[in-house]
Amino acid sequence: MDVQSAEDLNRKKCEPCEGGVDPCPLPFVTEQLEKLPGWYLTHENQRIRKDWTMKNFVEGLAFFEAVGKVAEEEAHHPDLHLESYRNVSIEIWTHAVGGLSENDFILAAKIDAIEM
Ligand SMILES: C[C@H](O)[C@H](O)[C@H]1CNC2=NC(N)=NC(=O)C2=N1
Repeated sequence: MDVQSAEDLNRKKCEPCEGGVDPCPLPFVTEQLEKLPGWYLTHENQRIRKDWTMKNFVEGLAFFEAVGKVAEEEAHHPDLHLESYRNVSIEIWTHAVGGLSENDFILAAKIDAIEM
């Protein structure tokens, strides 16, 4: 798999993933994250995460509503965190492989394309 631009990732669709494949290797992940501003590795390099400060709680909920729509369209789902009424974090990984797959980067690019 080659490193892709955020624009190219945003044009792709997540593929159903039932496991049986290895997670993306760390050198690739590190290079791919350079194309996704603000996303960083967590959980022993098995997940990617990004943080936002929203205007208020309602904007946080609206953001989650929009993210949820994308996740359902892609059948690929993030963990959503809304803390201290306006601090939002989203964490993504592919449960089926216990680490990162192309789907996670596609979803991250689509989340970044959401206009709030
Ligand atoms: C069949 C369907 O593709 C799977 O159940 C999906 C649902 N959403 C998912 N979301 C994430 N983040 N990882 C998965 O492995 C996953 N699997």
